Amino acid sequence: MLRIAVPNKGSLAEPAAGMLHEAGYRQRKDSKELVLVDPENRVEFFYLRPRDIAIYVGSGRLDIGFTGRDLLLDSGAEAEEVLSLGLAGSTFRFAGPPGVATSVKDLEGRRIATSYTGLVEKHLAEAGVTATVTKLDGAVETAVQLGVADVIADVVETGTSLRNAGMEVFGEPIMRSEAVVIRPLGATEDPAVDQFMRRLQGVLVARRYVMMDYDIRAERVAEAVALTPGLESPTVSPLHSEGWVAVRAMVLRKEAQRIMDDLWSIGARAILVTDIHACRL
Ligand SMILES: Nc1ncnc2c1ncn2[C@@H]1O[C@H](COP(=O)(O)OP(=O)(O)OP(=O)(O)O)[C@@H](O)[C@H]1O
Ligand SMILES: O=P(O)(O)OC[C@H]1O[C@H](OP(=O)(O)OP(=O)(O)O)[C@H](O)[C@@H]1O
Ligand SMILES: [Mg+2]
Repeated sequence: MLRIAVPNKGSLAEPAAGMLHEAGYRQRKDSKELVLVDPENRVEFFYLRPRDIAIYVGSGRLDIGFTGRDLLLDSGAEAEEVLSLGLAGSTFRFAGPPGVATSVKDLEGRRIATSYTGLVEKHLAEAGVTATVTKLDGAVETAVQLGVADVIADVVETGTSLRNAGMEVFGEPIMRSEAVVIRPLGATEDPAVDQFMRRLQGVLVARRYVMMDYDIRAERVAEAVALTPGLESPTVSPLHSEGWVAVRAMVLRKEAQRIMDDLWSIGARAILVTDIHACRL
C-alpha cells in the first residue's frame, strides 16, 4: 500500500486535500483523523504537520509527501521535489522596521528571528555574514516589536502580515516557494507511485486547460489551428455543410477568452469552451 503524507494544517492543507479529492482519492472528513486508508486505491494517507513531512519522507518510511519547497530545503531532509503544484506560492524574505537594513550584508552581528533557521543560516553563510539566528515557531513578525530580534526572515504572500507589524522587506528574496510533491532521495521505481503521479498530473492539466470547439471555413483552418495548436495536434473533422470543418483542441484556460476573440475575427463560429473533468495525457 502506498503511504502518502498530507499537511494536516496551514496554507497547504486545504489545497493538497482538494487536489487528492479531485484525483479520486478518499480524504478525511474530520480534521482530528490522523490516518486514513483508501483501500480501493491501495493508498494510506498520513496527516502530519507541514514542517515534519520532509523528515518523514526523507527517512524513507513514507513514499510521497505534499509540502512547501521552503520547508523541504529548510529541513535538509534526504528528499527531493518530483512535481511542483503551482499552489500556495510565496517568497521567503528578510524584513524589518523601515531603514533597518537594505541587504543581507547589513546583517553582520544583528539578531534575526525566523521559523526557518536552516534556510536563513545557509543564506547567511553563502553571503559570508555572521549573525545570531533565533528560532521561533510562528507569529515571527512580533519578535522585533518585543525586542527579541532586529529583523525577521519569513514567508511573504500578500505582505499584509508585515504591513500590520510596521515592517518592510529588504534585499533580494531568499527563495521562492510553492506547494510541491516530494519523494525520498534516490527512491526506486514503483508503478504505484507512477500511477499516483499520473493522477496528480491529470488534475493539474484539467485545471490549467479547457477544451475548445469551433467551426471554421476549410480555407481558414490553417490560420485557426495556428491559434489553437493543442498539446499535440488538434482534431479537425468535416461538417455536413460543405466547405466547413469542426476543430477541437485543448487551450490554456487563462488564454481562452483572447483565443475566442482571435478565432471570431478570422471567421470561426459556434465557439464552445468546456471544462476538462479529468485526463491522462
Ligand atoms: N500566507 C501564505 N501564502 C502562501 N503560502 C504560505 C503562506 N503561509 C505559509 N505558506 C506556505 O505553507 C507552507 C506551510 O506553512 P504554514 O505556515 O502554512 O504551516 P503552519 O500550519 O503555519 O505550520 P507551522 O505552525 O509550523 O508554521 C510553507 O511552505 C509556507 O511557505
Ligand atoms: O504575506 P501574508 O499574506 O500576510 O502571509 C504571510 C504570513 O502567513 C504565514 O503565517 P501563518 O498564517 O502560517 O502563521 P504562523 O506565523 O503562525 O505560521 C507566514 O508566516 C506569514 O506570517
Ligand atoms: Mg505558518
